[in-house]
Amino acid sequence: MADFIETKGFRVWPGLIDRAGQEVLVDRLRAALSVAPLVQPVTPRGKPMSVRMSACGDYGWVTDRRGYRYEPQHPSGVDWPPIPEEVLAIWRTVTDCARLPECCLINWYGEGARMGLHQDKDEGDFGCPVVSVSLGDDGLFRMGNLERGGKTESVWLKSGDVVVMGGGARLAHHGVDRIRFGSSTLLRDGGRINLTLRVVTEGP
Ligand SMILES: O=C(O)CCC(=O)C(=O)O
Ligand SMILES: [Fe+2]
Repeated sequence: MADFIETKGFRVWPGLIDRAGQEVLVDRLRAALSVAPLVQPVTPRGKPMSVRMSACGDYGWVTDRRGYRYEPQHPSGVDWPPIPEEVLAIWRTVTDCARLPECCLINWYGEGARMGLHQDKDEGDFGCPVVSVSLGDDGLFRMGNLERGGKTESVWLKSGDVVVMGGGARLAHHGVDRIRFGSSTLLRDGGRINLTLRVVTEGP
């Protein structure tokens, strides 16, 4: 089986999901997005983000003028669709966490989209990792530190790569500087999808 490469506590599993597996995931995500469409979120200060977002699971992460938070419904008022079984299988492969993710955030990066360095810290249980799945175009992923600033390292994430942010890297800063738009044939209209799997509620 594939194995991981660890950099600054981030575990990258290159090519964990093969092309057939990626195509199944895209089908599942298209079905989910037909229920809970992508939206362009705005930051609490009113700045539109360049990625478009939706989610599956009991909670979705949202941002708008009222702040960053997890919500049990899509902004339209519909429940988020369930997390596909194939996505839960990835979690089971790369983590030994006893809990299952309650949110699968779906980010779509079009040409020019990026995500600034940030920490994922709106969750209730930092004992569980965040698992990220890349599909479609290559994305330049930057791995930073617990504190703002300092030296960072970057890696091009390709379609089918999985990253685990756990242990000492659970609260490390990270972001996506750019994508190579058109570098993959997986998505009909190009772009990059990133899924992040998160345990949202407090531990038992
Ligand atoms: O797109 C990525 O690879 C990372 C996404 C991310 O950090 C997030 O959604 O919090
Ligand atoms: Fe993140």
